[in-house]
Amino acid sequence: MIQQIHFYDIPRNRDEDDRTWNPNTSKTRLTLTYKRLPYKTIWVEYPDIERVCKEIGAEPSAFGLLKEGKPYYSLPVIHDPNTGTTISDSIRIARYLDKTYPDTPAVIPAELEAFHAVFEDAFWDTIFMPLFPFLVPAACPQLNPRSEAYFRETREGKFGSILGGKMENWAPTGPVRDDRWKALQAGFTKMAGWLSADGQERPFFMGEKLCYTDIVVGAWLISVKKVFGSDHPEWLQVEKWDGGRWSRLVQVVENF
Ligand SMILES: N[C@@H](CCC(=O)N[C@@H](CS)C(=O)NCC(=O)O)C(=O)O
Repeated sequence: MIQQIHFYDIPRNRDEDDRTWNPNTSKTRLTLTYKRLPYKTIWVEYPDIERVCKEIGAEPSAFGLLKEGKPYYSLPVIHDPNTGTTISDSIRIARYLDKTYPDTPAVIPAELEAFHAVFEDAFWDTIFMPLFPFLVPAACPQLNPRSEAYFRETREGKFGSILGGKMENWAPTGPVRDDRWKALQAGFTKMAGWLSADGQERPFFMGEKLCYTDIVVGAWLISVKKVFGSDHPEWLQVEKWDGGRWSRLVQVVENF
């Protein structure tokens, strides 16, 4: 029998059943759920991530937001007691789980390796950056106090100068927010175009079959839905964008 995999995640300040919110760790949570692998969550506050990673032998992230020359320790990380392995980076975790548990549905078939690498790059400019000024200021007050202070300091330190100083100014109600919101919608519509590049509608990047890329997009959408709230007017707009395709994807990943 497979023992529970240890999954390291960052909580928000809610009850146990409503603590998940983070888009990056959600990629791994969804991968584990999709594969029906048993896991238990270990909650780690932001200022403790580096220490915890070092304690469990997790490598610094191969890529990420705040790297810039020094090792960047980030979550998600898993420790698999079945093999004694500790892995960081959601995409490397997905590869590891495909390889270690071949009876579970593969999320990164070998022939899609290059595609996934290209997608990670394209996603950054198309969705991640336009979403950042909305998601970060909304998420920050939902964190526990130590994480909230760390999150504000690091995110404003890195992005404040390009986005408008304090995070409350990144997408203030009014024309700035409207313009940035339009840019985000345009990003999603561009991505919808990738999914019907030949004029044919397909639910997933591989067509009828889901892969890790759909999990990535689903994880970010779920994060927006949770952080904004499912009845928030802007989330309700996202649900309607591109013929409702993002709302359909959320339903799929929520029902894994
Ligand atoms: N490439 C990584 C990125 C992970 C990442 O950036 N995680 C953030 C969570 S939002 C983190 O742990 N940041 C640590 C920090 O801010 O110190 C992945 O997808 O696994």
